[in-house]
Amino acid sequence: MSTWETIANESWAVVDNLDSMPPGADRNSTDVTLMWQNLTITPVRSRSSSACGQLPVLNDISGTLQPGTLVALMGPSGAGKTTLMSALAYRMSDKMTITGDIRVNGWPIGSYMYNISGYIYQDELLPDSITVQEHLQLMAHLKLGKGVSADRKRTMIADILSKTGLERCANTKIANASGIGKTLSGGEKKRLAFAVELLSKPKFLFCDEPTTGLDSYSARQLVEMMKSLTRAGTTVLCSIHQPAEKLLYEFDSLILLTGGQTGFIGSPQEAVQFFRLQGLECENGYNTADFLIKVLSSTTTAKTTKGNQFTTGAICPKTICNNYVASEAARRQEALISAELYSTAVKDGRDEACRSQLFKGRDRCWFYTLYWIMYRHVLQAHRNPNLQYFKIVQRIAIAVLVGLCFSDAIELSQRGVQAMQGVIFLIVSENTFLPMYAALSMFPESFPLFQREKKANLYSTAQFYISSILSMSPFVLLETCAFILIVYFLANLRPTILGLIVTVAVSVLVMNVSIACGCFFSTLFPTVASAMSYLVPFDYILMITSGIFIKIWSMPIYLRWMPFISWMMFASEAISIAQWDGVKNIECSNIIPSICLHNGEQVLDQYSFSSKHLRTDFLVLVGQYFIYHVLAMLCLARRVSRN
Ligand SMILES: Nc1ncnc2c1ncn2[C@@H]1O[C@H](COP(=O)(O)OP(=O)(O)OP(=O)(O)O)[C@@H](O)[C@H]1O
Repeated sequence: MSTWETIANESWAVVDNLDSMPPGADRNSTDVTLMWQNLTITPVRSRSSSACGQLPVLNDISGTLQPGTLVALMGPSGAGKTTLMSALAYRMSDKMTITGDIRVNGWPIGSYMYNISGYIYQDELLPDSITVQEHLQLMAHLKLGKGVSADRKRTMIADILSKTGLERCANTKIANASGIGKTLSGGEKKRLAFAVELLSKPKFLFCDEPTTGLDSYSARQLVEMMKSLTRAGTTVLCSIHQPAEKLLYEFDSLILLTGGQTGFIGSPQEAVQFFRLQGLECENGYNTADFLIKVLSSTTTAKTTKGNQFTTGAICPKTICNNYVASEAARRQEALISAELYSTAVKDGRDEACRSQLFKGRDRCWFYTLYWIMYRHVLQAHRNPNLQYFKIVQRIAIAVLVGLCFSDAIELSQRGVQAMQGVIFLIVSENTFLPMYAALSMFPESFPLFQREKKANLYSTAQFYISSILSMSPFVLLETCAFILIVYFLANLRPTILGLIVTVAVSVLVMNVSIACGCFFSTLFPTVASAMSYLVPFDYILMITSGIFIKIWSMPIYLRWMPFISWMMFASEAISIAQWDGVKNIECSNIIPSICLHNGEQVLDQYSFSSKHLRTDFLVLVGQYFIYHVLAMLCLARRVSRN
């Protein structure tokens, strides 16, 4: 007999002999069990931490979650509940190191957990400006993909809305960016987060303090919803602080933690019995959950009876953990773990079914997902029109001001040359600085929600990034066209179709490159303030290399790379070509002939521009647009993977 078989036979014998198996232990091939063994989690040592290293948050703990059970994770504040939950859900931050083993049906956990589990966070993040119904619709599309028909999704949503009691607020906005108007209450938001998880019927649902902040009735409703979910086969692990007496007994099992160690794992009744055996009795009228937290938090006086004699003694949380290790409840957990490991080692019949179930990815089309994230961005922008309209009104006002100031100055004379180059500089800089600074806040604002949804494997960084950019493109186009057309006609720029088309196209390109560069800075630096402090010196590179102030060839050779990271020179050159190429006769009256610019070619030459460069200018602008966006996307991916 192999070692594995010996261990397994012994384990199953222990399991068979136990009077009360945890609910759900008699599983079938589609059930999934989660186990953790000798799990130790330690914060990664930071530069500021002491040389002797960090103490573990969780220290050598083991246990199991049985299929279809509702499990409460309890313990004093700081006991390690959130840490354990995020480790089991494979949502641990990389600021922690994990040693030990976590397995689902014997398979080491991995990114497949995103597909088979849901996670409800303590501080739920939900998108603003869209309604409950719209959010559920969007989540249904992202989670279920194209494979499930629209009708089926609608029926599911209607059913979930009624189950979670959210029917009344189906058309209420989750939150308002402006903070004005009716929105969801805290309890409704928690129910909505739960409703979202119901869409995909996960194998595991991890809920971090979902009842915190709810009244006792709402808390009971939520726990009942979780309970009904377990009947459909989902295992629910829920950290909870102070459940009411009756609510505690709704849970099939309790995991009690204290100081990073296991205080007990078993049913609520077994927990009460376990503490009673140690002389720790919950007084009449005292809430059992409060009693459990009290004894796990501090040293308590225990009363034990020997014959007819009462003795009292102090018992501390550490002693409780030691007593648990020696208890039958701990032996049962060990037996369940060994049985799990054995099943994996011998690869029994459920292996293949389980494997295909766990590793089956979500059936989603890349463009379908992109479309739906973009839909949300557009909806949010449409529902927050003030900001967009304000920007357009602001741009129109600037355009009118610039156009009127230059309306009499643009002519084919020496004065007109200066005015024309001035207006070109204003067109380029107006499409550069405002959009670039506006883009700085774009990703920091949406990052927390993006990070959550990315962790839930709803979409990729590329899909999020591209959808964010595409969704604002119509506004960008509208804004730029309104600006440039007003300036063009008020300032009497060159009245040719080609001149107009090139000027508009370059302006749109400049605006897009500036936004791309702003996005790059906003994803490269952790805060808007730090991004801004690096962007200000960069502005000088942009302006110096615009071609208006200095000829590039007159700069020191080691600085001649600067125009290639800037776009102002290429844009100024392209618009100058559009305005001056082919102009034959510029008036020179009262000007010394040797310094007079007689035609368009001489004007271009004056600024070191050449009409032959038009194609190159466009290519460089398009190249810069892609390079800045790719860099921004890489920085965003790096940032999300590090958090
Ligand atoms: N990234 C981290 N670096 C260092 N220590 C951490 C980190 N995250 C959590 N901790 C520490 O680990 C301990 C457990 O934290 P955790 O959030 O898991 O506790 P908890 O039981 O969920 O507490 P609460 O009930 O208050 O939410 C705390 O002392 C906390 O300060």
